[in-house]
Amino acid sequence: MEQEIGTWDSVLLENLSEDSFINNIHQRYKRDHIYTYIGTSVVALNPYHHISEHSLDNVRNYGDKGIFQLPPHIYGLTNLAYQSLKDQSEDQCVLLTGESGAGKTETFKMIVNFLTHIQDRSHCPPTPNVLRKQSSTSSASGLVMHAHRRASSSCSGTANFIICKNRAENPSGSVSRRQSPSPGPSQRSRTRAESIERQSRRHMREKIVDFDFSHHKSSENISGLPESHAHHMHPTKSCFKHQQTQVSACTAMPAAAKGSPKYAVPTVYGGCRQCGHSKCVRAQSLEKEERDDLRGSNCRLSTIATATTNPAHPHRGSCSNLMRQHSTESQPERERDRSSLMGSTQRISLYDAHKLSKVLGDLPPPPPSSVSPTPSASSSLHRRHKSPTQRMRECVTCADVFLEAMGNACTLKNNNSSRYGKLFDIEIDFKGDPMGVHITHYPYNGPYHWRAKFSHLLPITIRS
Ligand SMILES: Nc1ncnc2c1ncn2[C@@H]1O[C@H](COP(=O)(O)OP(=O)(O)OP(=O)(O)O)[C@@H](O)[C@H]1O
Repeated sequence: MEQEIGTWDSVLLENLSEDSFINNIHQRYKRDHIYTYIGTSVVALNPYHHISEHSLDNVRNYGDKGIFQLPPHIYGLTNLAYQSLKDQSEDQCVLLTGESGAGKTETFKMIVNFLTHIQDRSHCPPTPNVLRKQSSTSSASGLVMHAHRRASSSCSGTANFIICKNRAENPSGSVSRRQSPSPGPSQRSRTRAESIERQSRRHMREKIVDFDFSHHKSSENISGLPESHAHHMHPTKSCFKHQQTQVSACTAMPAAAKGSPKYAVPTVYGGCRQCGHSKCVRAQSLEKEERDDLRGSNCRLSTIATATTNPAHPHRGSCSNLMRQHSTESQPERERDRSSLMGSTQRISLYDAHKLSKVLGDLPPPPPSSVSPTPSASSSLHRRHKSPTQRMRECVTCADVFLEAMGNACTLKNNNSSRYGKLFDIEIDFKGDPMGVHITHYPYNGPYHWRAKFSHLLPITIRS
């Protein structure tokens, strides 16, 4: 338990002024207390070193208590959102904002970690309190939570945006609909849940496109770009990593990697203007469209070339069931989606994987072998026989880390700067366990760029 250093909640400061506010945060920061509340907002400072506050025990502690019962922490705020989601069945919104390197991504990971492990009681004995909690939640049969994250990779300031939505599905909804002729609140919520389900089914029909690792590492310094070049860049004429509308996997080696400057100066038809990919398929197709547009043709954004689609190959590596998906919707539908989702068609879904896990989980365990397995074999056996929920927790937790590995950039302020924003839809079942995550990418210069100018602190607010 933290000693009382400064004031936990800035609202309680005597003589509240900018000076006293900063002084209070500073006092706390010097003792490694990086979080301070302002009511139900959290100011988080980057400690620039490891703080051992992110353990599962901490998740449980904060999950069991009210927000103001324990020292300020991002878990306290997340628990407030989680509990509101469950108890009030109301959409929640969390905004993370701050300049590049402020710690939004780290904070976001902690939020995801909390949400995926809050119900993980596998290591502690079930207490009556826990049982009561679970039985009370089981009355709400379905809980869908969408966590929307917005991040930008600009050095001057960025913002992460999280919206938590909760949709409760009533299993007896069909019965009640037959009984009541007029649509009641339960029927409305059921209709909403059905529409969500339809939407997720539609996403599940999407083609699976393998990840492209040809751009795995990037080291370009965004702030080092001359202003003129930055403006000169076509906002959409980019390759895989720099492009919000995801296309086929580029298999060509980047031209920039062969000794040329990291940011290739754009040429007339020189492929991607950000990475210098001479054979970037997307860049080439955009070049063609640009030329067609110039000719006054009616050529619209054409069907994007699809990469290797291998639905029968859903598992790969440690994050095997993390799949990039490419929309196969009809053109008008895609255009509509594109405008509503700020041009993004990058989607990663774990729903199929979860279904598969369920099927595998339902299979009977293998017959016991007479030969005792070696330690390594037993550990791999243990891994293989994790419960589907446990595997899903791991997948959801590492989803963002996995994306970072291929999408982030090295900038002056942050050597692991998020290149674009992501929309996280985390679906949670009635017990509070994660069922899957749906991730969509956003360009940082989209309509929500104004959010970057919110603040230079890192407030995280909950709207209810
Ligand atoms: N709570 C924390 N505990 C420990 N280290 C942290 C914490 N927050 C941030 N850091 C450190 O600061 C670095 C930058 O943080 P992070 O990548 O989260 O910034 P960001 O706000 O997401 O930046 P950008 O907008 O450029 O993506 C991290 O790599 C990590 O080393």
